[in-house]
Amino acid sequence: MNIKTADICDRVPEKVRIVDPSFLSLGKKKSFFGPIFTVKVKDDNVLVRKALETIPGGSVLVVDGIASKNCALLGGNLAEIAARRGLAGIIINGYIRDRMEVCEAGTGVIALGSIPLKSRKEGKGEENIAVEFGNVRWNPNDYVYVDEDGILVASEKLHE
Ligand SMILES: O=C([O-])CC(=O)C(=O)O
Repeated sequence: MNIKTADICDRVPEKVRIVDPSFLSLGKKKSFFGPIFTVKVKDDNVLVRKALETIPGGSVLVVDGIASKNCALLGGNLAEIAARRGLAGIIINGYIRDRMEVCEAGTGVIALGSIPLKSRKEGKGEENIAVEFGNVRWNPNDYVYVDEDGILVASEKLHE
């Protein structure tokens, strides 16, 4: 299904929250959408892996890594898990690594950029909570729509 963010904005502008356009599309899938699941972590990606291994296919994992430039929260292996499980995509307020592998995995990946250092593996952080970044609030089970024009979040499903 091809859903254009611009068309949604034209149709129901009052229902959309527009994400700051500073995020980069680093995955193979440039257009994706789905209900969101959230995690909030600081320099530790254990909960990111856990979510990628467990959330339902078709959903989008939203990671608030508080824009930390200390290390990467996702790499080629985790992107491959998301693709294999049929997740729609991953949106990270933070950095990734293995950029070429991430680009080849069949999932959507939005992030601030890349950095080669891996993260800690202690399992600290929060899951399934409201987070705020990119000028919007992201509640668990909100819907996100992503394409080449940008990212929007809504409290309800905005497509048929
Ligand atoms: O395990 C990590 O920290 C991230 C990574 O390198 C991968 O997903 O391949």
